[in-house]
Amino acid sequence: MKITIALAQMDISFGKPAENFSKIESFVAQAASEHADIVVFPEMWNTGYDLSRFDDIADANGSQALHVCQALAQKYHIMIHAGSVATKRDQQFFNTTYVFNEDGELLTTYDKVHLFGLMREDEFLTPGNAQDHFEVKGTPATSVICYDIRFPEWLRTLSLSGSRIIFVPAEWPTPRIPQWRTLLAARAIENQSFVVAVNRVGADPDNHFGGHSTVIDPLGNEVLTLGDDEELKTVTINTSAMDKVRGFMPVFADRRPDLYE
Ligand SMILES: NC(=O)CCC(=O)C(=O)O
Repeated sequence: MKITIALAQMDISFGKPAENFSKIESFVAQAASEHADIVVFPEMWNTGYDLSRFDDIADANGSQALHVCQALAQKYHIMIHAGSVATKRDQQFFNTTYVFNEDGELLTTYDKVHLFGLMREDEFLTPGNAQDHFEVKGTPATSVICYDIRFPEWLRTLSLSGSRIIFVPAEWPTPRIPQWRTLLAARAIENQSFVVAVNRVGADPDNHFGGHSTVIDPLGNEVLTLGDDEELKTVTINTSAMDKVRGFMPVFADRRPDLYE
């Protein structure tokens, strides 16, 4: 199955949801004009890491993100992986992914499971407890968010449930971009899956963010990697390549769960 994926590597206005919401339509429109099946956004693109102001700026029940993304998916007839947005539910804050099909129907939600203490998420956010599963043109897929990629056991669990494409929205700082590339390639190789990872660019008061959004094939090759400018780029993957890789080296069948589960 061929899937055309658009990586929306955006800069984020710190703590200014109105500015960020007004920006995303141009990315969706460009992705649709390039015939993408799905457009993917970075982590917490509505607010950035303005955590101490979440009471004022986090999206209550995700209602704005749901409304805007559903309308854009319908208008441009394109799937939207809405990266993640800062949400407020029952007086708690979450880092939440939404995925919509090309008719604007919400397919799935996912709350970031591993909170990143270095950027103070643990002080403000509540972690998620559930897996994420959906399909892109019939191919099983999953989402994790940024720091989650440092937990191979989590991505293995998701892959054992059938996922073949791993989506990774992120706000990953520039100094650790070499780790970003290595970790993403490792997760692709060990799970014999495509990895689609979208990082933001630009800066907030504490960090500069390094872009290098990428699509990696199940052998760990970077099919497309962006630089550190704000831009959208599109690439087509062929998921049948995965059957060859999985057939040649059956790492899932060769596991020894009697030793480590
Ligand atoms: N937003 C994040 O989760 C950042 C994770 C990160 O920078 C890392 O090194 O891990």
